[in-house]
Amino acid sequence: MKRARNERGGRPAAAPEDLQEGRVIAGHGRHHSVETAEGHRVLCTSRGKRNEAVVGDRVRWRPTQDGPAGAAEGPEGEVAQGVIEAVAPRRNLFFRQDELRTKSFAANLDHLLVWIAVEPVFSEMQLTRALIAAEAARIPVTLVLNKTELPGADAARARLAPYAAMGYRVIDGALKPRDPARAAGQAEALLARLRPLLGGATLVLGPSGSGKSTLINALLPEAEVLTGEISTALNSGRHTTTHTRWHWLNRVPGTLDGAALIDSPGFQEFGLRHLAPEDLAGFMPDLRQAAEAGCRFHNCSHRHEPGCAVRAALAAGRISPLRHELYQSLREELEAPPRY
Ligand SMILES: Nc1nc2c(ncn2[C@@H]2O[C@H](COP(=O)(O)OP(=O)(O)OP(=O)(O)O)[C@@H](O)[C@H]2O)c(=O)[nH]1
Ligand SMILES: [Zn+2]
Repeated sequence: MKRARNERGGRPAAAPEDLQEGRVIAGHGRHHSVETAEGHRVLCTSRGKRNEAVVGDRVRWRPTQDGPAGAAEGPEGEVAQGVIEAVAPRRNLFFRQDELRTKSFAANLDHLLVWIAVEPVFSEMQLTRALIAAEAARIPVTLVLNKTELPGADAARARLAPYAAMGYRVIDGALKPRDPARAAGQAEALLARLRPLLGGATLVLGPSGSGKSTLINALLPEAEVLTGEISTALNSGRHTTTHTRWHWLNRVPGTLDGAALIDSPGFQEFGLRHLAPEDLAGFMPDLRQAAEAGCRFHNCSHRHEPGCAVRAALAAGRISPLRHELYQSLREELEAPPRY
């Protein structure tokens, strides 16, 4: 009896030898696209909340069904289905958190490329939030200002000067200048400065309209772009950046490693609720450096206390007034009791 039930009643637990390795390259609600070292894609479900995978995760998965997922291929050209049984420990996890939800962007990142432009004018609050989240996750950052052929370029550069002064690498250029006669040279110059920085897994984050898709199209080997776009077109009709998506630039053959760009929406609404208010200044390099001189009180909030090294740096012009204002309003946000 017992034996008969085992044979008919569901699938036996996976034997370790059934498990295969993969990299999560996209998420679609409760499903994840997992790519194998051979480049095959599998549409996987997760086994329980504990195994919640995000883009960039290395996972162990078990095949459940061969052949196409449904009538056509899956959204990323998947040719089989499976279940994620385990998520490997992460080197880092880049995420945002507001009062209602936590949203993970991606895991196991080597680099964050913050991609902003002269137009649309970028919000320094959004920029500061993204930089703080990267510091908290210990992910190195490069700031890129695109569309510098436009008239507002000098003003935008001036707004970025404090970020360069506090140690961020800042690059500017124009990936697709309006004047086509000058386009090619300018795009190549910017790409040439970027390429040496893109050896690992790079998350590209920036406001809508800053040119992130233009960058990804300029860098991706054609075969990869076409594969993604054809299968997307077959299934939903158009390509939109509504989900985080891993694109290989240069994969080490037969492995899950190499250079990749990760495309992501969500520069807006960047909640930092996961951070403790007293840690905030430590994630802002200009404030952190100033505080190293030593405030009178060890738990100084750098707002009103006497003998504050941060406010001394502000008075001396070593911290920009806007950055100190951003710090104060973020600190208040983190100190406010949850409303829900
Ligand atoms: N003037 C100018 N326009 C550019 C430049 N680079 C890109 N663009 C244009 O900016 C517009 C927006 O570019 P996208 O690449 O779609 O921007 P995105 O950041 O992907 O936007 P979302 O998909 O909404 O997040 C397009 O019309 C591009 O052609 C540039 O260097 N100069
Ligand atoms: Zn202080």
